[in-house]
Amino acid sequence: MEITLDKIIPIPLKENLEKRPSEVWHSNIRFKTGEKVKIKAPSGTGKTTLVHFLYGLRSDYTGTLNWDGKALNHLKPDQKAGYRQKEISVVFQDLRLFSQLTARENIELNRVLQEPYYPATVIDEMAAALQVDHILDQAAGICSYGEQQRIAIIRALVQPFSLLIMDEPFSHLDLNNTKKAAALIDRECDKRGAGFVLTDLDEDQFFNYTTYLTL
Ligand SMILES: Nc1ncnc2c1ncn2[C@@H]1O[C@H](COP(=O)(O)OP(=O)(O)OP(=O)(O)O)[C@@H](O)[C@H]1O
Repeated sequence: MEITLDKIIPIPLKENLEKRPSEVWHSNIRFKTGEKVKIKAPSGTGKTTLVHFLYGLRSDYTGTLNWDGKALNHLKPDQKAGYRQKEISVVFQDLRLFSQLTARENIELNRVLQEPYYPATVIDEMAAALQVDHILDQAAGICSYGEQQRIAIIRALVQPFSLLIMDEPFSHLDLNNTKKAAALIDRECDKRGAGFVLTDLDEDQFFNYTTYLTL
């Protein structure tokens, strides 16, 4: 999958953005399968806004955003759903787990969206790798934020995708767990030949990024 941005500017941030340079806003850039992109930016500069644009949750921008050459604003709901089931997966900054479903049930929802990409045993394997296997049958809402963050990462990884979008996915993880989560994400992307776009506040050494952008 390829997402192209042609001079995208968020309407609510337009005035601020006119005063400072950006490697993303106002630009022509593409995010595609196989490429690992890091977007670094301080708090409040629009990382979550960008992620919501890329996943098609918001359209309050000027410019054009395409999924595989098709203007996102013109895609029908079933076409967007098809992409979200097979091509594009996401870890939201606010996670968006169902709080009353267990951690495992949250992950299962994504695993069985289509013909399952993985058998259910992979949930246990990934959860063990990220040290959340002991809370899989606990309601997501009573898991710590760091546990929920790892559940949201696993949920994103058990579905098919060729592009993974992640908004500050390690913000509540210690270094050891961040390294484990990054290694799992890297392995899953490499296995599928997929790419990712990761936003964060700071620089990091967790991946061999193909592209590094400031927002
Ligand atoms: N739906 C919206 N409508 C109007 N303004 C918005 C909307 N969502 C966010 N904003 C504003 O846009 C700016 C950027 O917000 P955003 O959440 O994208 O930043 P961020 O870089 O992800 O921040 P953080 O690192 O703190 O999560 C903020 O000033 C915010 O108030």
